[in-house]
Parts: sequence; structure tokens; C-alpha cells
Amino acid sequence: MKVEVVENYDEMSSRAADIVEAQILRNPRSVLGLATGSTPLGLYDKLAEGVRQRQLSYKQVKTINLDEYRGLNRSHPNSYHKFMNEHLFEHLDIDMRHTYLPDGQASSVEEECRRYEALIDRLGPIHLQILGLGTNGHIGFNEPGTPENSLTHCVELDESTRKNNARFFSSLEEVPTHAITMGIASILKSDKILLLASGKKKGEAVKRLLEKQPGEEFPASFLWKHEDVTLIVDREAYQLAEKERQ
Ligand SMILES: O=P(O)(O)OC[C@H]1O[C@](O)(CO)[C@@H](O)[C@@H]1O
Repeated sequence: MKVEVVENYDEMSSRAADIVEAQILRNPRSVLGLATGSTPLGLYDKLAEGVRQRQLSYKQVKTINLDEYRGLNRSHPNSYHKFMNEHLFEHLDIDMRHTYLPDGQASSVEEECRRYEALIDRLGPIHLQILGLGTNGHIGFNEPGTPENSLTHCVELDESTRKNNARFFSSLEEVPTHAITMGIASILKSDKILLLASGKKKGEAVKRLLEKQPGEEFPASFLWKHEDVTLIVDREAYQLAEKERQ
């Protein structure tokens, strides 16, 4: 894992955007793996800026998202379908038929997970997978306890994850209890992985990650099993890990 420490959230987002844009320029038919949450918002703003100011094109790009809440309609204000449209897709010239997220409302969740994993295999390998880091070490919605060989599956969300994400909903009760997520093994199939972490809140998680001890109780630690991962972390999120090293 390559670790890049940057000053702040803005610098993390710019650096991540440079990497994504270089990937698109190298291969205009790239398949990108995308994340939601607060972490990639700055990156998505920068990508939109790249389209406006430098006419970068995503016409031939395909995207596969990590996860979607179970039970939310795709037009629900808090669905990840809606999130991706608002924060990224609407600002790109991407062909919406080439943007994929799990169907949170599928009647058979098992079938939907199988279909999604087959889609990853058909379109993939994902050239570049973007990940945020949960405070409990989750990547996608792979909560502590998720095995390394997990494929796309339905997960019961941790109470801590629901509390963290409650800020996007009007109350904690409204946060869905389940989600469909790519598994650890699905994520590790990607060619390259870009993990982003910013802010004091992520300090403990970054410290645990940099202990280089893969284990189910901290899913992001399985990223040590992949040969091409870059962690871009800002000073605040890196502080605790740095203290540990001194
Ligand atoms: O970016 P946040 O909101 O801190 O959440 C951490 C990560 O958890 C997830 O929201 C779970 O989907 C990631 O995609 C996200 O980046």
C-alpha cells in the first residue's frame, strides 16, 4: 500500500481527481468503481470541474457503485442512485445506461447479489476502485466480521454506521437497517484501488489500517492483500498513526 499524506480534504480530493482523470485519459473506456458518503464528494466536484474547464469526456466510461440501501426506491432522496446522479453523473457527459448500482428494491435479494457480482465480472476488472473508510473500518458496507472471500451480499448495517449516516436522513429510524454491497473479494478483483480518508474522525481507523494486520474485525485491513492500493490521507486523519510511529 502506497501512503500519500496531504494537507487537507481539498488536497486529498485534488490528488484523487488527478489519479481518476489520468486513468480516463489513459483509457477513455475505463471502468470506474465508485463510492458514496461524504469522503468522495470533493473528488466528484473536482471531476465535474474537469469536465467544465478541460472538456474531459466520460462518454465511454462505465461505472459500478459499491453499494445501495435495501428497500429504498432509486428516486428516494437518500438512495445512492440519487446521490450519484446529483453529485456526479448529472455533471458528466456519461451515458447513464453505463452507470450501475445494486437494485435496493429487488424482490429477491439473493438473485440481485448474484446478478451484480456477474455484472462486475462481465464489465470488469474495474480499472480503478474508489473507496472511503468507515470509522469502524468498513469499505463499501462490509462491516466488521465480513470474510475476505465475500462477494456481493446483503448486510445488516452496524449501529455505528447507521448513526454516522443518520446525518443524511431526518432521523435515525429512517436509516435503512440493511444494504446490498460488493464484498471484500469483489473489491479486491479491481486492478487498482484508491482509498481516501480525511479528518480527525478517521484517525483511529487509519491507525488500525496502518498496523498492516489483515483481519475480519477491520475489513479495510484486507486491502493489504492487494498489490496496487494507494491511500490518500490528510494530516488530521494521519495524526494518530504518525504518533504511533514516533
Ligand atoms: O465517507 P463517509 O461518509 O465518512 O463514510 C465512509 C464510507 O462508508 C460508505 O458510505 C459506505 O457506503 C462509503 O462509501 C464511504 O466513503
